[in-house]
Amino acid sequence: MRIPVRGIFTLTTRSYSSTTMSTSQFALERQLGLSAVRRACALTSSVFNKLIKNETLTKGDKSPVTVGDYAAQALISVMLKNSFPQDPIVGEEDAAELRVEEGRVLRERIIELANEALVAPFVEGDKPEWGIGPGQAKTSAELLDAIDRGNYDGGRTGRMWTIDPIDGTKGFLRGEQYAVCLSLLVDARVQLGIIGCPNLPVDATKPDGERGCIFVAVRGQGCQQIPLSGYTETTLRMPAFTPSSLNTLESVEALHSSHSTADTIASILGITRPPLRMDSQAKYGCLARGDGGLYLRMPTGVGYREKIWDHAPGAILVEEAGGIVTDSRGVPLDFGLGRTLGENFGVVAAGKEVHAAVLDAVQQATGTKAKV
Ligand SMILES: Nc1ncnc2c1ncn2[C@@H]1O[C@H](COP(=O)(O)O)[C@@H](OP(=O)(O)O)[C@H]1O
Ligand SMILES: [Mg+2]
Ligand SMILES: [Mg+2]
Ligand SMILES: [Mg+2]
Repeated sequence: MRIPVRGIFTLTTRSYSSTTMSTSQFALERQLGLSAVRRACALTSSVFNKLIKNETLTKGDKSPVTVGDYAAQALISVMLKNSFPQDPIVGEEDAAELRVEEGRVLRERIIELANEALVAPFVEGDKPEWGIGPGQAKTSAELLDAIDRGNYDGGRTGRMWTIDPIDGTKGFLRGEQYAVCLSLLVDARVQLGIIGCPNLPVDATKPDGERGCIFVAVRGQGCQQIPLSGYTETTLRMPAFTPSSLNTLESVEALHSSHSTADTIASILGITRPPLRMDSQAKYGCLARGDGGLYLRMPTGVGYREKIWDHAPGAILVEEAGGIVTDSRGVPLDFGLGRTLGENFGVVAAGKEVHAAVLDAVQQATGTKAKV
């Protein structure tokens, strides 16, 4: 296996003694990805504590974007480029608004934040023996270019990364759940997914206990949860649920996922517990570790096309924990169509014991069930 040795944030041969060297597939990508997501989690948490009103923009689609989203995308992109310079990136954000004169104040703040995160010593939970140390500060032009490396169009073939630097920006702004999300696709198949959730309780049964966890999955190697404060890995397996014992995980935002359709589906399935509403792909991590048992994202009827960075990392977590992920019609998610999921509408993710029953209820609720 070739180990990149290209300066800062690269994985050095020094770290791979016979005792620490991992020969698993995508081991280097997993280590670099975990480090990048941890650094971005530290960055976004500190931004939240200091965020002021004029540090948020409204994008063309009316969704919010903060200095934290831009700075975290710049940081992760720089780290990826140093170790995997040939890999293209499909990232949510682009730097167009920051390159114009009106974007100057925001731009300067983003550069400052990204550089602080780049040069910070090891962040909490980093494994020093991996050799992924602090990097050097970058110029403004380099960081804007790093953000714009996320402009890749995606597609059916080759390696590519997806970055959603803050997923659930609305939750982030409310001080609730959000996630830093990274995935690696090879020939349109997700091979690695990493989701950092700085505000998520490490144990769902202890909502007031320690917060901050990171979920990671490599195809064929299972799904693990790691606390952001350390590096003890716990392998996750979804427990078997019966339909009526499910608890639906869904978006907080009714504009993103139809709450009323989800209510109808829940009553068809005999679910009595109220839905667990949570922003971001933290929902996929929760599902993988057995909280709830069902993630429903029912289309709101406006023809919204889901973005690949909003689902690729989450989908592999659930699959590696033993679950099934499809769109709301039961069609597998296709990550090879470009930046969006194209004709995949909505998401149904659940354990293999209940997924078929849930799809049946979805079809009844939406009137799409074939008459026999
Ligand atoms: N009309 C819509 N329908 C479905 N998803 C939408 C949407 N508008 C925005 N989104 C996506 O919903 C994501 C948040 O997911 P959730 O609702 O599960 O918290 C947003 O990610 P960002 O916050 O990264 O922009 C955004 O990409
Ligand atoms: Mg957004
Ligand atoms: Mg998102
Ligand atoms: Mg986002």
